[in-house]
This record gives sequence, structure tokens and C-alpha cells, in this order.
Amino acid sequence: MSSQPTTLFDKVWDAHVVRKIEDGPDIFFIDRHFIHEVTSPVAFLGLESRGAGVLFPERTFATADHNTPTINQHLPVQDPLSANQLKALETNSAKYGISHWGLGHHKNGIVHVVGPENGITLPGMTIVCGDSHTSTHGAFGAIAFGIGTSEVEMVLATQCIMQPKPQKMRITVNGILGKAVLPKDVILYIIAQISASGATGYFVEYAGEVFENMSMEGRMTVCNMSIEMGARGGIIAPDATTLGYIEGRELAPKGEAWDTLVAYAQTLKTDEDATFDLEYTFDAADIEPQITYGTNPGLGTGISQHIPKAGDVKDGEASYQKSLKYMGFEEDESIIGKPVDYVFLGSCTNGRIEDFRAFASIIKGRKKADHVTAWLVPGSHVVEAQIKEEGILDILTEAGFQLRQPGCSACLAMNDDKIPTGKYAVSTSNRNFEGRQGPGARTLLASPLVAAAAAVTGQVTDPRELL
Ligand SMILES: CC(C)[C@H](C(=O)O)[C@@H](O)C(=O)O
Ligand code: SF4
Repeated sequence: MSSQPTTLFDKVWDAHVVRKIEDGPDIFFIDRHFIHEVTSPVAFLGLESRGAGVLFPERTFATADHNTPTINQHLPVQDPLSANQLKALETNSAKYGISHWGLGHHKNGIVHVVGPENGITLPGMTIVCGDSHTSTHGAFGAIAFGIGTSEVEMVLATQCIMQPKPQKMRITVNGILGKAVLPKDVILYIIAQISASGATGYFVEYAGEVFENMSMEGRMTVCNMSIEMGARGGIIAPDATTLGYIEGRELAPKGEAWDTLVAYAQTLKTDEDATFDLEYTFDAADIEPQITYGTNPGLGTGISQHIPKAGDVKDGEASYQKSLKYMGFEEDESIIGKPVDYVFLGSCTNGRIEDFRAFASIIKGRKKADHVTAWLVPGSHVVEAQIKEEGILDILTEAGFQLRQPGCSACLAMNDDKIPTGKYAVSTSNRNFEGRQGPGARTLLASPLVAAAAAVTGQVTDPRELL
């Protein structure tokens, strides 16, 4: 046996390699495959045209999320393209024996929320989905990443995929997070530090006290946005917090299978002397609540800071200038006090119960600003039920907010939830690209606390002042 120190990533990867191709990619086995309505229909067509079947239907899970409406989900979907995609997901799932949580199903929700929530996502697994934010599942010590439609077809047919091994990066954050600093701020800070392309070609392990002390939902928020700095994915070593989250969930292993998982999870950590291709270390004390001012997730800063001057940004002056023009901002302006028209709480980044709790902690006893339109969208029906059970819905209603039904919603505005041209939205989602939340929409990415502070004051406000 080799005693070569290895990383967590290598351990999981190597355990799944079915065949190595010399000077080529590895072929490796996929434990879990999630599918949604947007990227699966063409894969199923390809499968059919080749006369292939689905090798392990019990390893694939389907949910409808991207173009589902977030009100009146009991009514037929009006948009024909969306309706067709939703129908295709349902028909294909039924045909191949894949479990399908469609619109209205009590387990329906955003794919990266429902997987973990139901105990499908487990430590040490390989997990793929035709969706870039599959990186979310890395929070459990799984290797999880997004794939293209042709790869979806490959996984359906063979349960395997061909991938070159990425480079390895470790990002360590030590110390204790300050007041009102949430996991979203940690990842926005990291991306602002290393830029939106700073991890391109790497798989990132997050390590250090900040992640050790973080809840699973927080770890999911962090791993979710790994892709926004170009990384293939993010991974965090499983620990007692991970196992505590999974235990007892409906599809999680039980009895002996659970004991086996616990024993396996204990082996899933990076050895002390293992090396990475690149390492960064940050200090929690340097992180304040963050907000983006530009049109990529790396163009962000601490909320109390001014928009940086052109010479101070890492991303190149041309894209910075173009960003500011699109956003209607000037260099060196304060972001605090900027007017806000829309607030979006939701997405696979921040649409879980802890995000709604954080939002409610600021809303409680206050009122929504009159001119703000707020879309509060739970990540799943399970989250929606928790919001009601915990009395959070009452707090929201009293403050003048409404709760919508689960789905991706304004995160990518594939349904009717589009921010109008020129309007400013403080959004808890993960992408602020031009037009991402609707043609001409202007997105400021932030945490649920910053979103709540904006929702009650109608402008960008430091949440530390309201807590
Ligand atoms: C529609 C889907 C392919 C896309 C992704 O891959 O991420 C979406 O989820 C997004 O967030 O932009
Ligand atoms: S919530 Fe947003 S980021 Fe997540 S899967 Fe849906 S569209 Fe993609």
C-alpha cells in the first residue's frame, strides 16, 4: 500500500476510476445524477436515437425548477417552451423509471436544494447534473460538478463520464466571522480577492476554522459559488456537522448502511502533508458584509467601502468600465445609500431555511419599503413548509411581504420573475451578469441580511446597523 499523502479530492476521485486512459481523461463512475427540465430533454432524444436505455435509473433524480412559475403552480404553465420542457421531463422520467419531483410534488424544488434535503447527496460520492451549480453538493465531501447535455446522455446510458483530472487548490479561512457576516459574504469576499476567473481549471478544497464552524447550509452556499471563480467545483471534508445533517433524512442510508457511511466519511480528509497546486489563506477578521457593484461576481467589495477606482481592480479595466456603465455607477462612489427597486431572496445559493431565518431577523418589527418589490422564493416545498412552521411567514406577512412558491425564479429569470430594465435588485443569487435577472436588469449580489436591510430601507444599507 502506498503511504503517499493524498488530498480529499484525490481519495474520492481515485475510488471512482473505472479505467485510466493513457495521456487522456479518466473514465469514472457516477453515484448520483440529477436532471432538470432545461438540460435533459435533448439528452433523452440522443439516447433514443441511439436505441440506448438508462443503465441505473435508481441513481438519477429529476426535479422541475428552472422555468416553473412561482405563483399559481396549480394552473397549467402558459409559456409553451417551458410547458414542453416540463412535460418532457415527466414523460422521460416515467419511461425510464426515474423518480420525478415535478411541479406541485411535495418534494419539488431547486435541484441543488432538494438533493441534500432528502439525503440523496452523501460524503464520498461523485455527483453530476447538467447544471453548473452542481458544485453545491461538494459541501458534503462529494466530488460534484456540472456537465453538458451530451455528458448527461453519456451518464444516463453508462453511469460513467470521461474527465481529465483538474488541478487542486486549497482555500483556507481561519478566525471567527464578525457580526452579520454570513457564508455568502465569505464566498463573495474570496471571489473578489482572487477574481471571477481566479480558480479556472482547479477543484477547490475549503479548509480552516471558518468552514469547520459553518452549518451545512452555509457550506452549500460557499461550494455553490465555487463555479463563479471559474473552479470546476468545491469540496469540504465531511465531519460531525455533515453526518448530523444527513442522519434520518428520508433517502439517507439506514442501519448497517449508515454505519458503513460513517466509517467511510471518517477517512475522507486531506492528509497532513498532501500538496496542492495552489493555496490561498485568508483571515475571517478581514471579511465584512459584501455586495457586488459590477457585472461579474468578482466585482464586489465590503459594504462600507467605496466602489474601487479603475486602477485597483484585478479584472481588467475594460470589463470594469463596461460594468460600471451598465450598472449606472461611478468609480469611488459609496455603495451604501444606493437606491434599490427589487429584492430577491432565493436560489440554490440562498433559498434555504437559514436564509429565511436571517432575512426575518432584520424584517421582524419593521416594514417593507413602499417602493421595493420583494420576491421571496423558497428553494423547495420543504423549505416553504419550514417557513410556515417556524412562524417566519407571519413575520414576513406582518412586514408587508408575500411568500412565493419554490423554483429558480429571478435567479435566471426563465419564468415571469424578471427584474425590469434599468432597475436595481439586491439579490441573494449567484450571478450578476448583464441581463441575468431580466433584460437590462441591474443585480447587486449579497447575503440574505443585506437583502433584508435593503428591503426595509429601500436602499443599500449595512445590516450591522439594523441588528
Ligand atoms: C440552465 C442551467 C444550464 C444553468 C447552469 O448550468 O447553471 C442555470 O442553472 C444557471 O444557473 O445559469
Ligand atoms: S437557482 Fe439559479 S443558479 Fe441555482 S440552479 Fe436555478 S438558475 Fe441555476
